[in-house]
Amino acid sequence: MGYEYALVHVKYTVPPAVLLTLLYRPLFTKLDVYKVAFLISVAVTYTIPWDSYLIRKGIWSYPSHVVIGPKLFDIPLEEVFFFVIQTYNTSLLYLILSKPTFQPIYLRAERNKAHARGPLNTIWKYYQVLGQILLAGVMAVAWQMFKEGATGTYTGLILIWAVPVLLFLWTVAYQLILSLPFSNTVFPILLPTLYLWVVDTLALKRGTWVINHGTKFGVHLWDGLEVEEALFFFVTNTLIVCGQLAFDTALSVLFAFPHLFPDPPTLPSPSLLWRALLTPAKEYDEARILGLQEAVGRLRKKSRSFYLASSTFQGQIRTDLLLLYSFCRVADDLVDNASSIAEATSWIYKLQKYLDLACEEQASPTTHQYISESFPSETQSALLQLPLRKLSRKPLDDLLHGFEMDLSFTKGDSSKFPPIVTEADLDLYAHRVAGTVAHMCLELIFHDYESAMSKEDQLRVVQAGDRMGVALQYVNIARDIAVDARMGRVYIPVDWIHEEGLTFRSILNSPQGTRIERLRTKLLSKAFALHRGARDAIEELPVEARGPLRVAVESYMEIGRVLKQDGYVVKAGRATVPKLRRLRVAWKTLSQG
Ligand SMILES: CC(C)=CCC/C(C)=C/CC/C(C)=C/CC/C(C)=C/[C@@H]1[C@@H](COP(=O)(O)OP(=O)(O)O)[C@]1(C)CC/C=C(\C)CC/C=C(\C)CCC=C(C)C
Repeated sequence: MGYEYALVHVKYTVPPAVLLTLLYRPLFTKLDVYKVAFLISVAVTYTIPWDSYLIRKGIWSYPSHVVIGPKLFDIPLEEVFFFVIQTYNTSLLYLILSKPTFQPIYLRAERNKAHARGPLNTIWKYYQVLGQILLAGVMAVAWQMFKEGATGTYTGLILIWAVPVLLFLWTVAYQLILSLPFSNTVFPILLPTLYLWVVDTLALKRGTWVINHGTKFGVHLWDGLEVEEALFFFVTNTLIVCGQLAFDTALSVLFAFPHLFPDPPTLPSPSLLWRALLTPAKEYDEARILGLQEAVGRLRKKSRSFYLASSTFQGQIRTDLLLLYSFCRVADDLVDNASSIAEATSWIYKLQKYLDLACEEQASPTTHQYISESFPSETQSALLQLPLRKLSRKPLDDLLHGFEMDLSFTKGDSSKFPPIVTEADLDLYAHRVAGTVAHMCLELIFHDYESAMSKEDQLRVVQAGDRMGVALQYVNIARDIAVDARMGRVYIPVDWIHEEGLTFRSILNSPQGTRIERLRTKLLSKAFALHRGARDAIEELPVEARGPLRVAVESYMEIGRVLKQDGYVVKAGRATVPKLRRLRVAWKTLSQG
């Protein structure tokens, strides 16, 4: 009996597990636990018979003075623990590195060109087959090595064990394997592989485990690292990462394609995951993928705060919030960027008509036709994919009324008839353009997560959300005083302006100076008061939504905190929160739960 093998864990595998857990802890969701636990169970169950066979055949062995003693099918418990901890560590690294990625946009519908409407990729089908042939070839060679029973035996056994699973994972997850950035695929394979190569070198040199002669090539990748060991760790990490990718393929299909899976549960059963995984790529919805790609592009380009927050949401709600953002952004931009008041008014009218049609029947040909005839092509997916069946009509109508209020700045002489005179006018405006957005975010959350909250409690939380939206809009106005002035808009109530001895026109002409700073401070004080009064309601929401929603709110409020400091950094006329500071805020707010 000895503790050598156990010490390998204490020194080399447990510390990274602790570190990765601490790093990922604020983001660790039930779905992640499910994924990791599922993969660990599969890894352990699949590896035990193989490892037990290798030990019994004497391919490798553990001197009795290095292991504590207890065994499972001849495998020392330290070794069984190795399967668990390696799968855990590599999975966690994968989860961390893939957090910013929204996987569904990397899927492709594979259809004949004649039937294609959106992004499709026919070439991938050939890659899939090519990969399958290659892996089948490796399998044949491995079988030969094993049958010969000579120096290639161990390599043959590793490959015979791993390649069938790899073949399956490749067959079901080739789209993500091929298209995701290397940070999500290659890095989480190579980093732990390199690390384990070093650990293995140390362990083999100390004789913690021993590979017997005669069944190995006797070739070293570097001094102390047998090629078979190097191959083993590379292959096992590849299996773990591909397992995660297969899981994510299933989740992407489940949460991105409502025509296939209308209302999937937040924790899908293995049989549902299986069905999603085996859905042929020709059944994927190309228009949906395009809508999601454009939504992600829009969010990345237009809002750093919500982009960061979006990556902390998971599953169905992440998809739905992205699509809601896309719609709000497109609608706001259509009105804001119109070249004349008539054009802006016509966009509002068209958006209203789109809502009338779509609320009657979202995916009807009439709605499709109206969208394609009335809106620019780059905006159409945002309208087509809005998850309207999960939203009520009132906040959408109110949002459009909010845009109408924006237009009154350009109608006639706004310095004579400014649209926002009193604080109540500002509150109404902020409720319309931002309170409504909060309302819709919460409607999506209540739809996508099961919640035991009564209707009255939901209403109370929605009202708090509305106030939080107003708070964010106050920050937005405080940030954009100069930008808005350039567009002929002043959202600060005229009553406040007069109290400072200024006029609507003077702000348009010169939106800076100490008095402007005082008005900015007043806006921010009101924003933070509203924020303080509403933030506790977040803690009443389903647990999975709390942390991410805190990130969304706090990373936007951070703009307000930056504005309160002297000498903030201004980019394109707007105060910005430096990236590291944003990450720190996200980390802190997630950890609060
Ligand atoms: C994580 C994620 C993807 C969230 C999406 C949130 C979402 C749907 C945002 C839509 C934003 C948008 C384009 C709305 C159009 C009207 C508008 C311009 C509103 C202003 C936001 C955008 O600011 P930005 O700086 O990008 O805009 P401009 O460049 O100035 O045009 C607003 C400031 C409003 C944003 C309000 C919210 C997102 C609501 C936040 C509150 C909650 C989510 C509820 C919190 C819940 C409780 C219980 C307190």
